[in-house]
Amino acid sequence: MSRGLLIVLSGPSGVGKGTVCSQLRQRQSDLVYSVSATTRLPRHGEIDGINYFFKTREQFQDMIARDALLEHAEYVGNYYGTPRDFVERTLETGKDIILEIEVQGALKVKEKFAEGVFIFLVPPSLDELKHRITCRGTENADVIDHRMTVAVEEMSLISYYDYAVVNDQIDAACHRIQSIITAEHCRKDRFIAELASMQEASEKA
Ligand SMILES: Nc1nc2c(ncn2[C@@H]2O[C@H](COP(=O)(O)OP(=O)(O)O)[C@@H](O)[C@H]2O)c(=O)[nH]1
Ligand SMILES: Nc1ncnc2c1ncn2[C@@H]1O[C@H](COP(=O)(O)OP(=O)(O)O)[C@@H](O)[C@H]1O
Repeated sequence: MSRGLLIVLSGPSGVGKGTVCSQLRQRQSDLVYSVSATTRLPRHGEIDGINYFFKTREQFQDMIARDALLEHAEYVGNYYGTPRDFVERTLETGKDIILEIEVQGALKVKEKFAEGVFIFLVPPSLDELKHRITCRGTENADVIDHRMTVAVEEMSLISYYDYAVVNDQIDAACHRIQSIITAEHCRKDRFIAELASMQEASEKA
């Protein structure tokens, strides 16, 4: 059985990563979502273990010390990190997993998983980005300003990604990402790796 695809989705705050991810999961029930750990406080309606594993700074530092995180980064005053075991176990069972993470973390994942699929979700414009994050109503004006500054920095790192997907319409953006996933499953190098293990198995038999 071939390993699943590790898919990384990044993009500035408010571009629609969460919205697109939840749509993708509804369309593709076999796509596994990696739940991150964070020291950020839960937003209204967010559930521990579903949206994030909400941690104190001490608990987060302990996860780092135990090497329990595949990557971690500080973003606008809080820590965020990807629990390692869950990602590795999911890939071994042949399932695809999606990590919704910011750029510093994505670059660290790329060092460990060069074969990962790195997708950057792009806003139609910076004005629309600010409109979306403001309308979401989850951050105060100072945090929004800080996130907008970070957004411009993040977008300058787009060249490290394999794909740039504009989130103009949710349906269209999901469709583009599903097409990317389908195409990545058809890459010849994945087939060649599988062929090698099939040959090995037949030689042993
Ligand atoms: N490096 C890293 N970034 C993460 C992780 N989980 C979430 N993030 C990113 O942290 C940033 C802030 O997330 P959040 O506070 O939920 O804000 P939102 O993206 O605007 O909903 C976003 O860019 C997330 O993609 C993680 O495990 N590792
Ligand atoms: N294509 C889109 N068109 C209009 N609004 C969108 C679109 N995608 C997401 N949104 C809205 O933008 C806001 C931010 O989306 P969210 O998924 O929370 O972004 P992120 O996870 O990237 O911070 C939400 O209110 C969401 O409903």
